[in-house]
Amino acid sequence: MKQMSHLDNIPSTPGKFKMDKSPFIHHHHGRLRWQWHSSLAKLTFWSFLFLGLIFLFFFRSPSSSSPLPSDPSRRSLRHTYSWGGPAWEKRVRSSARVRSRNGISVLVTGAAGFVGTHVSSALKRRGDGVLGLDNFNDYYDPSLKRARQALLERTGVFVVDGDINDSDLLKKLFEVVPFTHVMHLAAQAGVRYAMENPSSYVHSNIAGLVSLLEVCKEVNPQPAIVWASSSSVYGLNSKVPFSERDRTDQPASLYAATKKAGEEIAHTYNHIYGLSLTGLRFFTVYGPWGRPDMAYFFFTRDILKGKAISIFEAANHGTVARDFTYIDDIVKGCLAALDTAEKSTGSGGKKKGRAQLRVFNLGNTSPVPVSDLVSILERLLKVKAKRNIMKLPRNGDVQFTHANISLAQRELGYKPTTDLQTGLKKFVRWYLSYYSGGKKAAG
Ligand SMILES: O=C(O)[C@H]1O[C@H](OP(=O)(O)OP(=O)(O)OC[C@H]2O[C@@H](n3ccc(=O)[nH]c3=O)[C@H](O)[C@@H]2O)[C@H](O)[C@@H](O)[C@H]1O
Repeated sequence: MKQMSHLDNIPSTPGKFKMDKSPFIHHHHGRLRWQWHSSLAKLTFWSFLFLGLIFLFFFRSPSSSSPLPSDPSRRSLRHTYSWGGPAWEKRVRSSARVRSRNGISVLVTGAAGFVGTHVSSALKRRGDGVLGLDNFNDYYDPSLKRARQALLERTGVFVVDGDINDSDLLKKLFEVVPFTHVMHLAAQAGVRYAMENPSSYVHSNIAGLVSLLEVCKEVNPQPAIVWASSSSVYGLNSKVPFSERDRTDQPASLYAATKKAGEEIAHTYNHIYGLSLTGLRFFTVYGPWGRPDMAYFFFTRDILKGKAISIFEAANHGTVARDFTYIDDIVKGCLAALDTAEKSTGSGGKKKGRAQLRVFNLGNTSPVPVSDLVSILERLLKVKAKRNIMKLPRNGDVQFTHANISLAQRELGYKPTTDLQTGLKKFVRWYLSYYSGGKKAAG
């Protein structure tokens, strides 16, 4: 059993307890001997007693469940992960077992996240082997992540409690299962939150990505990797629709900058180690089981509560719009990216030949003004919104996004079919059912 813990809400891996290393104990006893004991026999006696107590402490601590502190106010300060052991390995193996002919085995990071949950269950349903990994951090309500986890458990997907920065854990997972693919969706999301907690973006989107790629390049066989980039990499570009060939060197938020950095890091690992890498630039994904930090989600909550919502507007009453993309369309794009991913070419940290490196826009190709989004929600919820029109704050938001998807269409057969009205209807149905106490029944 190994444990890792971290402080505050940055998903981290600083403290590890290892039973086999005990420099502190030796040092401590050296001091004891010097201060209090002259006889060797006494020292040996006390040493054994001390070591005995330490061993007793470790062996008695629970090995299967992560002991979350019972006081909820402490929950955000401390999160203990626990993994390892034969029973745990058996669950990992069974979850990742491929059940269809030509199926793939996929490690999905961020599996208890919005997109992660949908992709994991879609893969499982078609007979692929799927293992989830998630650190269940409290960037937004972890109980929603736990509910998604419960949903996945019911479809046979095990979500391991752990962090992508824990390379011992990643190595262990690859030891237990030789994954053919990694769907890397673990990230610190959210454009505006980057000003509040910049280091969490560096930690998850940069350090976490590198930690994952370091393990992927080393294992044999190397997996093919598909991962989530973002429409925000287009930054301040004004030429629309955004095409993959357009410049992406003027990000408007640290979030966008870390996703852009991820694309460059992907290039490096592809170039040096022959890893097959596909980045997907998601355009404002929405739908059932979505993220509560996103506007469509908290607008719904606030409209129902009768609370005023802020609707951003650009200079000179300019429209702010997004190319909102429905989750089912995104899932199809993710699966197609996995299915068309070529094998990595390296092994044991050495490149053997050129490997595939791709980037695709996954959008809806029809931007909708945020004020129209609100009107649709008003109709669906049958409640009038209290609209507070505000100037677009300078905290990372761009005025509009619009995807050119012809590359994904050609290479992945990607073709979004859900308009905002239809997709929001499904979201609202889920929202009402989930938050009306029928949390377990919500599908
Ligand atoms: O495509 C992406 O890669 C990103 O998509 C998403 O970012 P955004 O497109 O900014 O979504 P979201 O916050 O829902 O704001 C939607 C609209 O509401 C406007 N907005 C927002 C808040 C508010 O109070 N008022 C308002 O008008 C706001 O100006 C915007 O026009 C993901 O969150 C992000 O993680 C990333 O994946």
